[in-house]
Amino acid sequence: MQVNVEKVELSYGAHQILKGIDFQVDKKKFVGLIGPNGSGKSTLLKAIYRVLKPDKGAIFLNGEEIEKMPYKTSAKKLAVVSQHNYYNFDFSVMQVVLMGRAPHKKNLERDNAHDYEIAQNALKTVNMLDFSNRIFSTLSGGEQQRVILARALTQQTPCLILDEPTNHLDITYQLELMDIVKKLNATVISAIHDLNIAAMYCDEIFVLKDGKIYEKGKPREVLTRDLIKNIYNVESQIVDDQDGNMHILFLK
Ligand SMILES: Nc1ncnc2c1ncn2[C@@H]1O[C@H](COP(=O)(O)OP(=O)(O)OP(=O)(O)O)[C@@H](O)[C@H]1O
Repeated sequence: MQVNVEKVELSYGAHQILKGIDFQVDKKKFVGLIGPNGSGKSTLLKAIYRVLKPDKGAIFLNGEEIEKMPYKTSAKKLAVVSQHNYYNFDFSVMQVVLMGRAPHKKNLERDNAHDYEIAQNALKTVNMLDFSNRIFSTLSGGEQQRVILARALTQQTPCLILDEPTNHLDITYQLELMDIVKKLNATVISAIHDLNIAAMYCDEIFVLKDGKIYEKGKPREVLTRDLIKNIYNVESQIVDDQDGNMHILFLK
């Protein structure tokens, strides 16, 4: 799934957040979206997953404009793992994960054995199968995050949008979640705060600043001392480990 964002502008009232965003994410590429707090990462992702409508510009999935697609069609192409997942009802973990099957079902069609099998496999993948009957709202933040990833996997889409997916996760599960997503071989666009995680997993990094894409490219090209100073006003040092992988050290 190729994703194209063209000249996207978006404001909240008089406050313009996105000031003309243009990029292309090629099929099966893992793109990390970085930028300071409040730079508009979530806003941009929400425009891609259709919670917000751009004031100007357009977003295309494989060349097809999302605004012209029924929601069910875009939900078969694109799944979302966002930061906040509240439910007003006491849904079980299995019920939450089965929601991922909704775009594949006709109105009022019941979940069948095939849907359950897909949901169980997804829960197994995120190590949450034992929690199937628990009430979602009683889970810890990290457990909920893994269930929401299972719901997205159950949706079986070629593209995943992740908004800081490793929030709430301890380091084991941060790496595990990123490994799971990487192995899907899907097109991924993920807002990421942790620059080392971004460097480890992303094919490309897009930097959002002042409502525009300030820089984009491979992690090593983008995540330089100068850029980190410009964007975050923090001194850093880039070091390579014995396997040649880059790591960013932050200096006081
Ligand atoms: N519904 C809203 N109404 C008004 N302003 C909003 C709304 N949602 C977000 N904003 C503002 O838009 C700006 C961009 O917010 P956004 O959540 O997209 O940033 P972000 O880069 O994802 O930030 P963070 O890294 O802190 O999660 C912020 O200044 C925020 O206060």
